[in-house]
Amino acid sequence: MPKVLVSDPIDQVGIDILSQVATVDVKTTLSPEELIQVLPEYDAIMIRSGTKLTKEAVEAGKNLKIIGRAGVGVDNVDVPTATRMGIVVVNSPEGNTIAAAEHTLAMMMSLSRFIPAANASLKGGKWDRKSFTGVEVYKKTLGILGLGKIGSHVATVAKSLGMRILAYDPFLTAERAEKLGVHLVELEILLREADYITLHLPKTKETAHLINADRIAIMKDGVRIINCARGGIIDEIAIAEAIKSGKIGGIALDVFENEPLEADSGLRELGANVILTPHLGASTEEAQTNVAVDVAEQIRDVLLGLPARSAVNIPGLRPDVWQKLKPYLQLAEMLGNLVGQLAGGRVDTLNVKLQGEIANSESQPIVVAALKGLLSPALRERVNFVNASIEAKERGIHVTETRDPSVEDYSGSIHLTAHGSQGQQEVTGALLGKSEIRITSINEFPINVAPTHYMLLTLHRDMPGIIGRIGSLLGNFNVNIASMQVGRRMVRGEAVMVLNIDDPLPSGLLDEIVHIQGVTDAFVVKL
Ligand SMILES: NC(=O)c1ccc[n+]([C@@H]2O[C@H](COP(=O)([O-])OP(=O)(O)OC[C@H]3O[C@@H](n4cnc5c(N)ncnc54)[C@H](O)[C@@H]3O)[C@@H](O)[C@H]2O)c1
Ligand SMILES: O=C(O)[C@H](O)COP(=O)(O)O
Repeated sequence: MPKVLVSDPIDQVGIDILSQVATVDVKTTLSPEELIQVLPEYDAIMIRSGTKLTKEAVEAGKNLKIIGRAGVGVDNVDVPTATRMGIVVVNSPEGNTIAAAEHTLAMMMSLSRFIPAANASLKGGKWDRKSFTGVEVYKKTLGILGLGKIGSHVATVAKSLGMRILAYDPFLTAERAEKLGVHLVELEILLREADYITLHLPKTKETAHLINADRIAIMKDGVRIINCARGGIIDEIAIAEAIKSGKIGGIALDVFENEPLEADSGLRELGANVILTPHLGASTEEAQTNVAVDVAEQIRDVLLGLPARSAVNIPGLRPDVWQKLKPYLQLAEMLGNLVGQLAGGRVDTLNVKLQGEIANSESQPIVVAALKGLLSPALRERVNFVNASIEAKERGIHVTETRDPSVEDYSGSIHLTAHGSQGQQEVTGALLGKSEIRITSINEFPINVAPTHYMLLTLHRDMPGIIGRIGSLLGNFNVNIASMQVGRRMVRGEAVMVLNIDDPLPSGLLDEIVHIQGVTDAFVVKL
């Protein structure tokens, strides 16, 4: 049984799903050092934002196949290191959208009406009504930074509260904004005009300290700011200063540059117009069930050899698309392996041509499969669907794609051309029926070969006696021939022969085959 480590609190429903296929250890109090120590034992890890999977931690996970983030943000995971190591990283892109949006709206209303401070005051024995006169959100302008899933839901609800909505999101189309009834504007306009500003973007190099002293300076006096996205998008020192000076009317933070927030953080000292929650945006029963199911199912599937639907470092495929592409992925991988072995030395370029019915399919997974096959003789099990593209790039392999829907020899076929230090090799393959793989041409010689584990390929003159001589040689060395195919373009011209053999070729035999008169080249292929 594979082993899964659950290192943050996850809903039991997720543990139950994982337990169907794995031994599950729930250890939610590991120190970073303890985590690094235990990680080599595990095939998968399931986390929330609490566990930091740094470069060192990911590298310790030598047996990890998948990292499952039960939530959206994967900024606590060193994804590039995971990718290089061939570890799939998955998340739950939508499981906690509503929870985070509702927390944001609750923060906005709490800021407007001083609910946390009024509550604390009353519970402290007072009946103070004067200190907590609030403001209405009706007819106010809400500026949303990042109009993705959470930002869009916030916009929809805020509109129904009678707010005018401005949004800044350089990656969003005007059509989408229009559909949501939102005005898409430049950042500066939003900052100048908004009464409330809420953040719903990821923390990246570009968004780090997006809200800083300079940008606060151009905001309206008394603006209220909410951050339920990620700590560090706001400069906490600048915001505290602006609260103290009265420039900012209120701030509600669910996320912090350092989590847990330091016990002596200056933010804790600020007054009634500052609301802090300990990263509770996704903490609803519903969201925790959603993300636990979503991510546990993906971990289960990957451990069973199936694809993940929400991988962040590999193209995700819908199950129906994957079912259709699966035999083509196997075909592309076999062809990549074949063309790589024929090419012998270093490959500089690989062209992947999709023909017939798959010419209009999503090409990326097929290209990745071909690269995985191409690199597998060199990298063995170190290369997989996650890291094949990176490994190819690092080896300087330039990949091109072409499509030709007009090829009708088979319903769908894949043609690979590899260019390298020893010249060019071309192979084509197709499916017979729905899933039987065939090699249908080698260097433009038409053949129809079912690939097997061991194969011997020869390029030779099409003349009497050659095939017999090769057959006798193999017989002398006790190599059993399972089947044979010859492809030629013209009688007594050049020909290619593919022998499916039951045994590996003994050393020295290939040399003898190449020396037979009329044989121009010979290759042993092991798939
Ligand atoms: N507090 C919580 O518990 C909690 C819960 C869920 C999500 N989150 C966080 O909320 C954020 C938003 O999540 P989501 O699910 O809506 O993500 P999303 O990917 O659906 O939306 C993010 C949006 O930000 C936009 N964006 C990216 N870079 C930008 C930039 N430089 N300027 C402006 N816009 C930019 C993108 O185009 C996208 O539309 C993420 O950071 C996520 O980690 C927090
Ligand atoms: O990105 C997310 O999904 C949120 O920040 C939730 O984090 P959590 O799973 O630690 O609550």
